[in-house]
Amino acid sequence: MKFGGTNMGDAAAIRHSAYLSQRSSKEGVKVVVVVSAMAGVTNQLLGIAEAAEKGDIALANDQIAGLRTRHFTAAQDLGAAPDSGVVREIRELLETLRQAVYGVYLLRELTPRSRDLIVAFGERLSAPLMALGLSSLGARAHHLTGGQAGIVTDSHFGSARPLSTAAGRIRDRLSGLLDAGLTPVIAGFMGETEKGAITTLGRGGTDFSATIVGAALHADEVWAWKDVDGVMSADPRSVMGAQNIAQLSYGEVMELAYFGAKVLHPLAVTPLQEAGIPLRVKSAADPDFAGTLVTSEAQTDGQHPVKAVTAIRGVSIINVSGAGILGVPDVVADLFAALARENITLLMVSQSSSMSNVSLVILGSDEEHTLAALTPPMGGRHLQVDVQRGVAVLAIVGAGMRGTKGVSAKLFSALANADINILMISQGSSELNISVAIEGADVEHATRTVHSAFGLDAEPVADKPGTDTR
Ligand SMILES: Nc1ncnc2c1ncn2[C@@H]1O[C@H](COP(=O)(O)OP(=O)(O)O)[C@@H](O)[C@H]1O
Ligand SMILES: N[C@@H](CC(=O)OP(=O)(O)O)C(=O)O
Repeated sequence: MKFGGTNMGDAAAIRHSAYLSQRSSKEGVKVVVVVSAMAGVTNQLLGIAEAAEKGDIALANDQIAGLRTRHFTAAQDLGAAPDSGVVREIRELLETLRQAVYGVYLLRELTPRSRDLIVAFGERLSAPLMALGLSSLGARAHHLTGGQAGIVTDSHFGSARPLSTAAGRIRDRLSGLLDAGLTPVIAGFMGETEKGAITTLGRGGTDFSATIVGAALHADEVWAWKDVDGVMSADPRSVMGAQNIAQLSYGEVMELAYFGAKVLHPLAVTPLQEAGIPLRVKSAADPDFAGTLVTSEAQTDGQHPVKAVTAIRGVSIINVSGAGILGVPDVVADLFAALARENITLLMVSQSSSMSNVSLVILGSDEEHTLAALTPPMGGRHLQVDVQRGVAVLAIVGAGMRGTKGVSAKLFSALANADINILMISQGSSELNISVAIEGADVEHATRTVHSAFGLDAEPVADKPGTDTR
């Protein structure tokens, strides 16, 4: 079971999360708990690291003091005495954090490796709190860092991936605890290299930690508890009529997450695919509601080829042009190789048929890197590179689009009728997704328009349909 930042937000939320875990334990289920940092803490830690890099150690220390108060208060509210082991551990963790931050301040250098060390403190601090919450409900819990739980990763700091040896190590580290009747509580989001350096799995990475552990243990199911009903037809913060999707395939969820549905980490389902382990996304506020079941099967009903609409904001279009690339395939090959070396995510790519122009859609945060990667000559030629900022990518997702005619026509006419200009279009041959780049200012309006054009708005009903089908 994975509990995210909202479900770890304060002592009351942690107590409720512990209750949800215990509810299953009491039914005889062996539960492994994976937790995120308390809501907002990861962003705060990033701010602390950046303040230290800029030389503002006073601001960094003030923020660390704020973290101390928040975690001590939660520990106390969960029943820890001031001289208890958990309080001592939190104090020691915060002291190590302070030293790491001071190191960044002295060097005025924040490497990806030191950033990972610093941001992972959020999860290292919340795991003992969850263990406390479980103990207060009578469970025997034991908390571990990602590395202690066996999550060994490569050294791509900031977006690390588990090594093939991780599964065996996770089983070694956790089986004994489970056999002894303990509930392991693992700090999510983080792993460790073979040499013991702390890594992180990318933002939202606790979902991924949970599925890595679930797959390693051959779990019956992995449950991700959320502050929403499940995976919905759109972000309910943007679209009032968004409704829960009862069932999705791994592929559909990956497309949704890749194209901005923040509800799950884009790689979260990948560890589950091979063994076909189901993932349930469930509401902590309404635990008897079935939520979303994610399996290998894609259900299609003929009526709704599109199941969800999603969007990524803050992206840029990079236009690479000039006579230099006309009819020279080497140039394009060099261009993609340069981007791959920099680990840049390409959200959309399009090449004009004359081969004189390549357009790339990238995250705004990758812009600096991308421009630097494209500066040296490609295939011996200098390229002209222009940037269009403030763009958004809107995607429609659903396995039912495959072989269904008229889906793109409906998308384009809905956008045209709403007076929204399309900057770029892409549809993969898997036909699970069609994406368009539009002006960022249009994204809210476009999402609502497209959601309603595909008949995804929920009927306004008082009670939610469906009950737990476990
Ligand atoms: N299609 C979607 N379905 C459900 N939630 C979505 C979707 N798109 C975006 N979200 C957002 O994702 C949030 C839940 O994800 P997140 O905050 O990462 O959860 P947690 O921290 O609990 O793991 C919701 O509050 C919601 O606003
Ligand atoms: N705390 C990390 C990892 C995570 O998964 O968080 P959450 O479950 O709150 O999205 C982050 O903010 O990215």
